[in-house]
Formats: sequence, C-alpha cells, structure tokens
Amino acid sequence: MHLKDLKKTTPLVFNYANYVTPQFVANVVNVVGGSPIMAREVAEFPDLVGASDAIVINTGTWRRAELLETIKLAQLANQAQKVVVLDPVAVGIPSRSVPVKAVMADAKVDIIRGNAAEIAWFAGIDFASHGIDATGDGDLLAIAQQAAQKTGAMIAMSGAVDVVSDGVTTQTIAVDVPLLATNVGTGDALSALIGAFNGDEISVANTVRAMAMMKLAGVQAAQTVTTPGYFANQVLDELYLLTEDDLETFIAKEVKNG
Ligand SMILES: Nc1ncnc2c1ncn2[C@@H]1O[C@H](COP(=O)(O)OP(=O)(O)O)[C@@H](O)[C@H]1O
Ligand SMILES: Cc1ncsc1CCOP(=O)(O)O
Ligand SMILES: [Mg+2]
Repeated sequence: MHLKDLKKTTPLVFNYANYVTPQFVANVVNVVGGSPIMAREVAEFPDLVGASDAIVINTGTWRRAELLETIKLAQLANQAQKVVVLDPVAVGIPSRSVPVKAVMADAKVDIIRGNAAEIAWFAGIDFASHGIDATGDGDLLAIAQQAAQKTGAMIAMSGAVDVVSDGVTTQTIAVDVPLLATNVGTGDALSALIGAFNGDEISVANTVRAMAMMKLAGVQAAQTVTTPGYFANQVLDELYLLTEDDLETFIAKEVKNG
C-alpha cells in the first residue's frame, strides 16, 4: 500500500519478536502510522492472527521449547491468508538455521528480509558474516534473485544497497548511510515495516516502499545528527515526519531496475 493508505488504515503488525529490539520495532511501526503488537503466548495466536494484517516472525532469539508454536503461528497466518515476513537473524550460524528450516518446511513464508549474508544462505552462496552482521561482498543481485527462486518467497535484502526481488522483477536502492547499520534493530524494524506496507497486497512495489522509507529516514537523520544514540531517535522522528510525496519522490529518484 501507499504510505497515505497505511496512515489511513493503520495495519496491525503482529511481531513474534526477538527479545533484543522489540521496543524499537514497535516504535517504528507506530510512528509511520501502523499498529504494532507483540506476543509469544500460543493461546493468543488465533485471536491475534485474525486481528492482524501482517505477521512478522523474527528468529533472532529462538528457543527450541517454542519451535512448534512458531510453526503453528506461521500456519495460522497462512490459513488466514495474512502476509508472513521472516527475519532470519544470523541464519548462517548452524544453530540459528534450525528454526528457519523448520518454519520454511512446514509453512509458507511470503517475504524474507535479511542482510546480504542471511539472504546468501537461502541462495546457497557463501558470504562472510560476523554474528548478526554481513561482512563480505558478492553479486548482490544474483544472490537476491537466486534466493527468491529457491525459496519461492519475495526477497528483501538490506545493506548499503537494498535489493528486492521476487525472482522475476528485481529493484535496488543504492544509498549509503553507514549510521543505519550501527543501530541494532534497524533490520528487525524494517521487517515489521515490510509487513505493514504489504498488509493489503504482497508486491515488489510495496516491499520497495518499506525499504525506501527506512533508507530515506536514515538519509534525513544523518543530515541532523552524526552519532549513533541520537541517530536512532532521529530516525524515529524522520519516519514520523515523512510524507507520501517525500517517499514517492525518493523512490522515483533512487529505485533502479536490476
Ligand atoms: N552501509 C549502509 N548504508 C546504508 N544503509 C544501510 C547500510 N547498512 C545497512 N543499511 C540500512 O539499514 C537497515 C537495516 O539493514 P541491515 O543493517 O542490513 O539489517 P540487519 O540489522 O538485519 O543486519 C536497512 O534499511 C538498510 O538499508
Ligand atoms: C543482537 C541480536 N541478537 C539476537 S537478535 C539480535 C538483534 C538483531 O537485530 P538486527 O538484525 O535488526 O540488527
Ligand atoms: Mg538482522
């Protein structure tokens, strides 16, 4: 959906969040005009999935004891035809791939949002990483396209260059704002934004809107502040202030076909 429609319809984004960054994720959804809700209790899942427009599953701090519940959540979302976004934090670490493989095997994931190393794992391509961060380099377009083709999911790959691909159409945003990468949780929040923008319909254009929104907020914030603590707050303020026109103008200028 367009930003103006997001602000009108207030999509409810159910975040099955990690325990590191939920406050930042909830604020990002809120300031753009969506409505965040976090939960981990399986008894609530049918109600919350029914009420939600998007379900965002973050495996960053998964626990084996909750794995069947995580799969159940994705299946409930599939049955209710709600968009499922997966954020596979550090999936290249073998133990971190356990919940990702399980959810992918037993449910349908519509969109995968990760950094280049995380997305390369789905493509079966080596890409250096260090914990939650991507540190290597490679052919980003090919990685995103192959990950989309192998998984059948839309790929939203973030970094200095953001790449969105459904395996057929690929679009990029090449705008470098290093401070965006210093705030832990920007990626998690971006995954939730992607859920919000795709709440009515899953598309490359809607996913690009979410990626562009975070990137543009980073560009604007970096014009005002230069240190990470204030930067994170400034990003929230810029996200709050961005308008439909600001976003669509940035997209027209910076989004390229891959
Ligand atoms: N070097 C960079 N320059 C510009 N934007 C970046 C850079 N690294 C990350 N970003 C942005 O930060 C956000 C989070 O991406 P990323 O850091 O890749 O996710 P994660 O935190 O999951 O590793 C995205 O909006 C992405 O565009
Ligand atoms: C530090 C950390 N550890 C497990 S999840 C997580 C947060 C990851 O956040 P992001 O992927 O948005 O940087
Ligand atoms: Mg991440």
